[in-house]
Amino acid sequence: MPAIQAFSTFVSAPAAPSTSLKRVKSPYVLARQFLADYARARRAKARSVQIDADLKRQRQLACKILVMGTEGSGKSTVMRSMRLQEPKGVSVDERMATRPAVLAHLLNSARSVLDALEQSGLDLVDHDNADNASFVRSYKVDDEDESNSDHAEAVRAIDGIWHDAAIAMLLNRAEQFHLVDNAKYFLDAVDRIGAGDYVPTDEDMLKARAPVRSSSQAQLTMGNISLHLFEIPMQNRKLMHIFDDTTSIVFCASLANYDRGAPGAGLEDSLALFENVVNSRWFQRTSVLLVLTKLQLLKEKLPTVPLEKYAPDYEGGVDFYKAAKYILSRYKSRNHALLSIYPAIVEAADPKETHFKRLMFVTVKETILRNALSNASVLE
Ligand SMILES: Nc1nc2c(ncn2[C@@H]2O[C@H](COP(=O)(O)OP(=O)(O)OP(=O)(O)O)[C@@H](O)[C@H]2O)c(=O)[nH]1
Ligand SMILES: [Mg+2]
Repeated sequence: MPAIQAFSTFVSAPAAPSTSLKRVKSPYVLARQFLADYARARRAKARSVQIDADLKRQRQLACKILVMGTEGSGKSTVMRSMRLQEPKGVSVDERMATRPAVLAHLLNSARSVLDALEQSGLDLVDHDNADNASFVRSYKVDDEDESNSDHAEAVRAIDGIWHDAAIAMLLNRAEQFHLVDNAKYFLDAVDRIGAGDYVPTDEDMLKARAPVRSSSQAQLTMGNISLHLFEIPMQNRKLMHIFDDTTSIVFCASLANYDRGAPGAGLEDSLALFENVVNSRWFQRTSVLLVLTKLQLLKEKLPTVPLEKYAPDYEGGVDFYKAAKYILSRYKSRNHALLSIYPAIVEAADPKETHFKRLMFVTVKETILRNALSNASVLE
């Protein structure tokens, strides 16, 4: 109630019958006294609201999660997937902001096709495609530009290349070259992406490579647990000790990088980083959710790129389940500090994949419980 209204209620209330001959206070004194009481009551109310909010916040348990892994292992994808599963989802503005990343991915996919054609000694059949190829090679996508109209020519050129007769021949030789991840998905969607009113879908957002910037963050809640996720880019991993109060680590590792020799991107580099992280003295009380990503890409790759060629002790052939279990065992064998490892084999770019979000909350709850019991020396 505003002060003026409260005061008029106060002065118009029937006065209590006087039993003494006390001097009647002047209206001026009454008003001053009332305003002082009113201000005191407002301060008390504000403090009570503040205390309620503090209590509510304290009941909400906040945990810090580090998302780590080598370049391209799926860190941003996993975080984005969790954001998409939040009840309020992502805004249209946020979707539109990923348009440049989708276009850049489409362009990189087309360039990797051109490289693969060159490597395989194949030429584009359609004469127009020679010009299209040089246009695609020199075209640049502005990171900040979310409009689609300026890219119409680039999209047309990519469309021409992708529908050239040489492409079918190229795809029959998949074992001889490496296209960027999800290249076929974006090239097949070239018309849809090129439309003026194009809005990225959940799947587009998960399959496009997010630009490598400074650490990205996400916040998730489930019940009374609130998780704050930080993506640690490879180049910043020396800073990981700053996060020594971390509850859990989400370590992302690609299942489909066993044939990659490029520094920082292959299986051996990922295993080395994992070993470094799980045996680090900074994370002795931390649990690890080991998210093995790109299950679909592993399935597609196994028949043409045998795992045995890169891992002579593997005996599971083209059975992708055996291959995933074998790769998981390679990671587990590096856990000398015997941290609790919770594995998840996932297709992180599938919008229906909800497995690892639930697993992450289970991991965090168990870790909090275990650490509390260990603090109380029950588990010593
Ligand atoms: N099909 C498929 N693609 C995936 C999966 N996980 C990641 N990708 C794709 O792999 C590419 C790289 O994934 P990112 O999430 O950007 O990798 P990152 O670990 O954040 O990489 P940096 O930030 O460069 O260190 C993107 O195009 C993703 O869409 C998956 O499980 N399946
Ligand atoms: Mg990233």
